[in-house]
Order: sequence, then C-alpha cells, then structure tokens
Amino acid sequence: MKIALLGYGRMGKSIETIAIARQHDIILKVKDTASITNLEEADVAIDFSIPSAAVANIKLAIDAGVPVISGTTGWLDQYDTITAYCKEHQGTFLYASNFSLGVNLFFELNKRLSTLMSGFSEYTAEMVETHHTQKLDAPSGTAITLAEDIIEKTTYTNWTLDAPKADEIHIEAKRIEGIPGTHEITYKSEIDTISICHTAHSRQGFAMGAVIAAEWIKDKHGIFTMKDVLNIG
Ligand SMILES: NC(=O)C1=CN([C@@H]2O[C@H](COP(=O)(O)OP(=O)(O)OC[C@H]3O[C@@H](n4cnc5c(N)ncnc54)[C@H](O)[C@@H]3O)[C@@H](O)[C@H]2O)C=CC1
Ligand SMILES: O=C(O)C1=N[C@H](C(=O)O)C[C@H](O)C1
Repeated sequence: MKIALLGYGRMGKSIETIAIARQHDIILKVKDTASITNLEEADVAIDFSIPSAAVANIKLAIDAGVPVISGTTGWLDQYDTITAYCKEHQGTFLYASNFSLGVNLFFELNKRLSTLMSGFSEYTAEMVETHHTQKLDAPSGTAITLAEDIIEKTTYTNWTLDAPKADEIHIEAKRIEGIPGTHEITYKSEIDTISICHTAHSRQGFAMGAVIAAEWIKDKHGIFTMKDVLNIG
C-alpha cells in the first residue's frame, strides 16, 4: 500500500517504521501544507500534524480521492464540517482521538463504569491526563472522548479545566517531559475512591493502530471510527 504521511513528526516517524515493517511504501512525508504534492498517487493518507493544519490536510486528501485517517487532536470543533465535506465529496474518512487498542478497550471500560456509577450521587468523577511537554493541546483528545462518554451515561453535562460546577467533570492536564500519554478517571466519595487508568509505555500502540486503520480503510467508502476497525463496543 502507498501511504502519504501528512505530518512527519514524532507520530509520522513511528508510523513510518511500522508501515515499512508491514511492507508498505511511504510515498510522501509532509511537514507543511505547501509541500503536499501528488497526493492522488497514495492509497491512503495518514494525518498526524498540528491542530491548525488538520482540517486543510483532510480536505486535500478528500479532494484527491484518497481515503484519509486523522489522529491529530485539537481541531474537533470542526468535525461536523469535515464529515459534511466528506459526504458531499463521496470521500472516505476516519478520525480517532486515540488509535491504540488498549485505549479503545479503556473507552469501553469507562462507559461501563460510568453507567454503573450513574446511580450513586455520593461519588464525584474527575480525570487527570498526563503528556509530554511538547503537546500543543489541552486537554488531550483522548480525555475529551472519555469525558464525553461519561457525560452521555451520567448527569454530568460538561467538562472543564477550571474549577468545576456540580454538573461538570474536572480534567487536570499535566505536562511532564517524556510521558507518551496517561489517562486516569477517578470517582471519589467521602468514604473511598475508585479509579481506572491507562498508561501508554511508548507511541507504538498509537502508530500500530493507525497503520491497522489505514490497511482496513483502503478500499472502503464513508465515515468511520476505530470501533469499526477493531469491532469492539
Ligand atoms: N490519535 C492518536 O492516537 C494520537 C494522536 N496524536 C496527535 O497527533 C498530532 C501529532 O503528534 P506528534 O507527531 O507527537 O506531533 P509533532 O509535533 O511531533 O509532529 C507534527 C508534525 O506536523 C508537521 N506539520 C506542521 N504543519 C503541517 C501541515 N500544514 N501539514 C502537515 N504537517 C504539518 C510538523 O512539521 C511536525 O513534523 C497531535 O495533534 C497529537 O495530539 C499523537 C499521538 C497519538
Ligand atoms: O499528543 C500526544 O502525544 C497524544 N495525543 C493524543 C491525545 O491528545 O489524546 C493521544 C495520545 O494520548 C498521545
């Protein structure tokens, strides 16, 4: 499979290593929008760029008729615009705030726990996400997905990085050198604490998931999520 990497930073390079080991060819390594050429020659485009570039990159791939997967976070306020654009142009698109198998299993665990906790108002939910200091966005895309899933299953209506109101889930975003990504959800009462945590040991899980998603989406049409790829949930 011929892969165009829209974004060739930490993730682009990790994806390249795994893709080559799985016999794929990297035909484009893009560090800025101006250097995107001959995109139509790719079988799949993989966007791990920066929040301000993701939307333009995804549209370029759709315009070129190339299925595109995006893991870039921090642009999700424009998700509906992109899915509408994709439908209008009969494109193929998949977004995941986190491509790793472990986090996608953790998403399901979080939903199950929030359903269970929804009947017990003595517990307050909160979240801590910890990432490396180069990360541009806060909270992480993964934390937002986790919070949105809790909101869907409970009486919480919003998440916040600030002091939370009673109906808000507090997210603390910590930045510590070298941390690939850790997410912990805690339910606290006066009596005890229940917590679940996912810790990435490296970027390998994210990169492997992105390559698996690219292999899966190659000949498909429409808008997908990692749940479609992994067949879980
Ligand atoms: N969904 C997931 O599983 C994961 C998502 N991420 C997200 O992926 C994104 C990239 O993460 P990293 O690789 O760690 O960042 P990075 O900063 O190492 O790499 C970003 C790259 O994008 C390039 N870039 C800048 N403007 C561009 C443009 N217009 N078009 C294409 N590329 C451009 C930069 O030159 C840089 O090489 C972030 O938003 C991060 O949150 C990171 C890990 C996993
Ligand atoms: O920027 C990162 O590094 C990561 N970003 C993603 C996010 O924002 O959730 C996924 C992972 O946690 C690493």
